[in-house]
Amino acid sequence: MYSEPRLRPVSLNAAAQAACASLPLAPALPALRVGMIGLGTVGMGTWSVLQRNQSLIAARAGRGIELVALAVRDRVRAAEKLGDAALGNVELTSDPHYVATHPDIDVLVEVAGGTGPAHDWVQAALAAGKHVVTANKALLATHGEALAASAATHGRQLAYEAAVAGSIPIIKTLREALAANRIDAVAGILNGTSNYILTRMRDAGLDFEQALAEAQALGYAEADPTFDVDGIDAAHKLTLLAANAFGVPVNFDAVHVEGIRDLQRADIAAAAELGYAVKLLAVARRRGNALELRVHPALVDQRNPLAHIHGATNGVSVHGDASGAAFYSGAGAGGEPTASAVVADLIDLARLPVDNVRGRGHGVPTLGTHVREGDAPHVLPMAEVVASQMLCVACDKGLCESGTVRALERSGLQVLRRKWVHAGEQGAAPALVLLTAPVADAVAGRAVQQLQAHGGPIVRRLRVHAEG
Ligand SMILES: NC(=O)c1ccc[n+]([C@@H]2O[C@H](COP(=O)([O-])OP(=O)(O)OC[C@H]3O[C@@H](n4cnc5c(N)ncnc54)[C@H](O)[C@@H]3O)[C@@H](O)[C@H]2O)c1
Ligand SMILES: N[C@@H](CCO)C(=O)O
Repeated sequence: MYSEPRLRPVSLNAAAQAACASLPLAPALPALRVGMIGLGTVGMGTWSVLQRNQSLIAARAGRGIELVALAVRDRVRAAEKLGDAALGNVELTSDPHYVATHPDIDVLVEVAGGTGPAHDWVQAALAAGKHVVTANKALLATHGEALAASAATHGRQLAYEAAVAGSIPIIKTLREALAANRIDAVAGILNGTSNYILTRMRDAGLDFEQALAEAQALGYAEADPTFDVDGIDAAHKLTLLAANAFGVPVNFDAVHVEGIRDLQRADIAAAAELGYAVKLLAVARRRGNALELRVHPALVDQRNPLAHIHGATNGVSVHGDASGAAFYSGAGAGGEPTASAVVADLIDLARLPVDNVRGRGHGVPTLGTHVREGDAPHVLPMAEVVASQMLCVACDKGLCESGTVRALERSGLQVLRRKWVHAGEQGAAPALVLLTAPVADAVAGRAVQQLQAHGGPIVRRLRVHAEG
């Protein structure tokens, strides 16, 4: 339950106080009091948005939103960064647990990251009766079920719009706007860093490491960027989308995960020759009673809007049985785009009735459903996922074409298109690029292995994304 109205002055600026005073419906509501852990890219973005838009946020929330306590690693540096005047009454500490359980806060904002201490802080905050807003998808993908249960037990909200697709309100869209639908498929570019890298490799000819360094400098990458480039971050996000779209438990281990580390500029160029963009795609899709749950590089047809998502932008397509197809895009990473979602969650919390009854069990469920269906779809093994394949075969023009195609066909692949493409570095030999009919992943993998065996040509394989 929110605490009773307080008489102590809040450190809202004059405009915010005026906005609150002129609210006809909620003139006497106390400010929503916030404790925050972390003042990095997202923490700083949240600070800036709360400061800059204070009065319009108060007007929309129906009351002020006041930062009361802030945990940082280095208090002196933080005080210098924020300035004494702006800090006002905000209590600066290096003790996150103190902030999580601070008696004067209603909400904990966790934007420090990680899955160890952050788990303890969030649990402690919920147990102490605080709502929690977090951008931490790694935490939720690993402990989401337990944390959601804890939030329900304590009658508190665990809000995480910022954890998936940056500024795009995709959690709210699936959980609320599309709640009437049976969702058939969700496919998205969910990692800004890897999409930025792919874009810079293609457009500026940067190599992988240069493009990654740029993404890090721009504040897009995770503290451990292997999470970005190895598909792990996108898989964390996909688990949250799948829970909300399909009512399945959050289960990171069930996702098939591949990243972009091994992609070559030649793959991107070969795909372009066939009319495709290469994207790191996260897909959750019904197949009968099963669910595909996978993250891997994929060829996306140029007619699909996902092919035109560049830089750190994210895009998500959703197909619902009633809504039909919808597409959402926006900034997927960075301080203020992510803060936009953090602060929107705070505004939602500020709008809750002040006498919100603890543990009532109604309202918006953390993971999209109050009741899990007994027949929730099981996850389809990657080996059984069916997709067309692009194969780039490094072999001698004129010598290998028909032999390669015959060998692949003996292994169960049907070649639909073939083209010799100059896709490698300047002066490199052309590669034979083949497009196959849809085939089970295990069959495609075996066919490539057999072709490469006994000194055969090197074959690079990429799956083609099929809509629907
Ligand atoms: N950067 C983005 O674009 C983005 C977008 C969406 C979600 N996220 C998520 O938001 C969270 C924060 O990301 P970020 O990019 O701001 O990271 P960051 O590394 O820039 O900032 C994290 C901050 O938390 C602080 N911190 C860590 N442990 C602390 C402790 N024990 N006490 C006090 N301070 C502590 C660090 O010193 C750092 O300043 C992560 O969970 C990340 O996955 C980031
Ligand atoms: N590292 C993440 C941040 C946003 O979640 C990304 O690049 O998408």
